[in-house]
Amino acid sequence: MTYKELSSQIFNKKSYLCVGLDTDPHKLPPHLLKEPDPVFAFNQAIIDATADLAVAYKPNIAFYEAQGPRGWESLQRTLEYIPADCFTIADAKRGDIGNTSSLYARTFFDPDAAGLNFDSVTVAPYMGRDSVLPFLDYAGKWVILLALTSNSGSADFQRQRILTDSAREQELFEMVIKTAQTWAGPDKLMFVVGATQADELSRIRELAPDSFLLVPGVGAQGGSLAEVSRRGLTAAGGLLVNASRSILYASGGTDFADRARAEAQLLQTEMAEYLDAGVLAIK
Ligand SMILES: O=C(O)c1cc(=O)[nH]c(=O)n1[C@@H]1O[C@H](COP(=O)(O)O)[C@@H](O)[C@H]1O
Repeated sequence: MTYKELSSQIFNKKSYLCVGLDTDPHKLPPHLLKEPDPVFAFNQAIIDATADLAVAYKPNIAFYEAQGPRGWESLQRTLEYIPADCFTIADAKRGDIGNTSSLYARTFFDPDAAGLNFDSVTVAPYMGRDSVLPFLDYAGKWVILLALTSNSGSADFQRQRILTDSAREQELFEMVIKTAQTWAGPDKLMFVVGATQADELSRIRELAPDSFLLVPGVGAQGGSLAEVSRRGLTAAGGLLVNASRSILYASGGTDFADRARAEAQLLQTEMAEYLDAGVLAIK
């Protein structure tokens, strides 16, 4: 999906909601356990219930890999079931020396070589340029680079102050954002910024005015959609705000899909208000 197509989806659906498919086999409603692939049955119902409200889906790969080969099959079925008008994110947080990253990229981007056909993958920047470039080699595919994450441990490295070449102080995540933009433009590169870090979003917008930001951390982690939207929205939309547990596990019973829809609807209704208000009005 191109930058322009993603932006159009946001304004067509009046939504920048990404539904996180962090599907935990131990949290499935009991009535699904008799299905041949309970994880897929759950995801299918969630996707059916939310596809008109969401512009993206983000399966977190850990939840599938932890199930062994069965989990990978559930992941593949899920990916194939996601409607074509939705952007897909493999939340894998990969990155390694170049030849290894090439194989990770093939895993998520190359269905002709036994891989999956995601639109994007999350990548950790710690190993630097040559660990990221192999993911950027795929036409039409995106890298979503971790910049300032939602967890408390983000302070350990990402918030550390370092000196720039001109001896000015900056935080490490700022350097990541600046340097990575010399590797690829906003048509192929997004950044992850946690919703719990909304205070930093204005500064991040100055550093990356046109980039899409994947913003997880509303819902279960307590980030504010209003704050994120006020500081992060751009004329192209520019945001994908993810919620996982608050949608998936709104109910553990037979009404789980209806309750998931209701949670997604609350977020989408709020997003539509912010989009209708106009980006400049929100600023
Ligand atoms: O890359 C991510 O998606 C991510 C980055 C980050 O900084 N914080 C974060 O929570 N995530 C992911 O976003 C999802 C958040 O899930 P909930 O807290 O249940 O909405 C999980 O899949 C996390 O792995």
